[in-house]
Amino acid sequence: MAATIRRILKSGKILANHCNVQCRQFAQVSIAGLPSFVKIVEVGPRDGLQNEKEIVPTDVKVEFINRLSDTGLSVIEVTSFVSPKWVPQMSDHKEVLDRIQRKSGVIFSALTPNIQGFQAAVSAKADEVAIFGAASESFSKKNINCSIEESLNRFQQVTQAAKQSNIPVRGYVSCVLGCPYEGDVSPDKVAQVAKRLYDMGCYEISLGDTIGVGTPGQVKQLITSVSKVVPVEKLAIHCHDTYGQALANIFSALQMGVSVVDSSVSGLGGCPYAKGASGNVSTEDVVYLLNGLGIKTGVDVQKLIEAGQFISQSLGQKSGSKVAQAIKSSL
Ligand SMILES: CC(C)(COP(=O)([O-])OP(=O)([O-])OC[C@H]1O[C@@H](n2cnc3c(N)ncnc32)[C@H](O)[C@@H]1OP(=O)([O-])[O-])[C@@H](O)C(=O)NCCC(=O)NCCSC(=O)C[C@@](C)(O)CC(=O)[O-]
Repeated sequence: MAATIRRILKSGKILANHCNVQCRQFAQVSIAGLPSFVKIVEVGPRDGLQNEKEIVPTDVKVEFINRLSDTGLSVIEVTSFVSPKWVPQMSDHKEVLDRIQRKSGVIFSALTPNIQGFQAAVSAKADEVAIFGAASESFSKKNINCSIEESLNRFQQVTQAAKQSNIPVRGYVSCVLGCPYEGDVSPDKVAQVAKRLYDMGCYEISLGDTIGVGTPGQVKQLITSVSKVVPVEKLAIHCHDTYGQALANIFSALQMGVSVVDSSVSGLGGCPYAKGASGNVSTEDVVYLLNGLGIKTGVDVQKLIEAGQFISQSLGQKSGSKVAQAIKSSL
C-alpha cells in the first residue's frame, strides 16, 4: 500500500509542475459584483467517497485527506457518522478522524444525522459537524428514514448539544433544485427548511442540487427566495454536475452574493439515495474558474490536482475534473 501511494504521489508531482506552467498562461479578468474571496468547502472524502461501491482502504482516505490539508483548503468534510448498515463506506469514520494529521487553520468536519452520530463525532474529535435535511419529503424518507419535520426535531437535539459543547454546526438542504422522486421542488419550500436550520443555530446553510438538474436562472430564483430568510453571506452552494451545469450554477450563485462553494476533488461523488446523480463539481475546476475571475480562495490548484490524481489512481478511475484532464492530455 505504501509503495502504491508513493508511486501515485510521484506521478502527481510531475503533473502538477506542468499545471504550474499551463495555468499561468491565462490572464485574470474580474467582473464587478462578484465576491473578492470564496471559501471552498471540500467534500471529497465524504460526499465524494460515500458512493464508491468498493470499500476504500482507510490508509487511502487518510493520505487523501492529508494531501487535501496541504492545499490551502480551510474546511474538509472528512467522513460521516451515519449508520454503517446504510452507508458502509463511511464506517471507518472514527479511525479516519483518529489517524489524519491535524493541521492548524483546517477544519475537519463530519456529517451527523442525529444525536447518536453527533456524540460519536465529538468523541472522535470532529472540529465541526453538519446536519443534513431535505426540501423533499420523499428524499428525506429515503435518505434518513424520517419526514422533514421529524428530521428537524432530531437536528434540534444536535444543535442544542452542539451549543453546549461549543461545536459549530453547518446545515444542508438537499434537493433544492429538484428531487429524484418528486421532480420539481419549490424555492419557498427550500427557504422554509433553510430558515428552520438557521434559526436552530446552523452558522451556514449549504443548498444542495443533489441530482445536478438545476440551471442558472433557477439558482437565481432559489437564492432570491432563500436570502429573504437567511442572510446571503450565510449561504453556500453545493452542486452536482449531472447535467454539466454546475460551474454555470456556481457563477450564478456568486452573482447573487454567495461566497461559499462546496466541491469535491476530481469531481468524485454522488448520493447513495439519489440514483443517477453524478459527482460533485470538481474543486480543481472551481478554483480554476475563481482564479480566472481574480477571486481569491487561498487554495493551490497544483496541489489540488496532485491530491486529485492520487485519489483517482487509488480508485482506478479517470479524474472527473476537466482541468486535470486538460493538463494530463497536454503532457
Ligand atoms: C439516519 C439513520 C441513521 C436512521 O436510520 P434508522 O434505521 O431509521 O435509525 P434508527 O434510529 O431506527 O436506528 C436503527 C439502527 O441504526 C443505528 N443508528 C442510528 N443512528 C446512527 C448513527 N448516527 N450512526 C450509527 N448507527 C446509528 C441504531 O443504533 C440502530 O442500530 P441497531 O440497534 O439496529 O444495531 C440512517 O437513515 C442513515 O444512516 N442514513 C444516512 C444516509 C446518508 O448518509 N446519506 C448520504 C448523505 S446525504 C447527502 O449525500 C446529500 C448532501 C449532504 O451531500 C447534500 C446534497 O448533495 O444535496
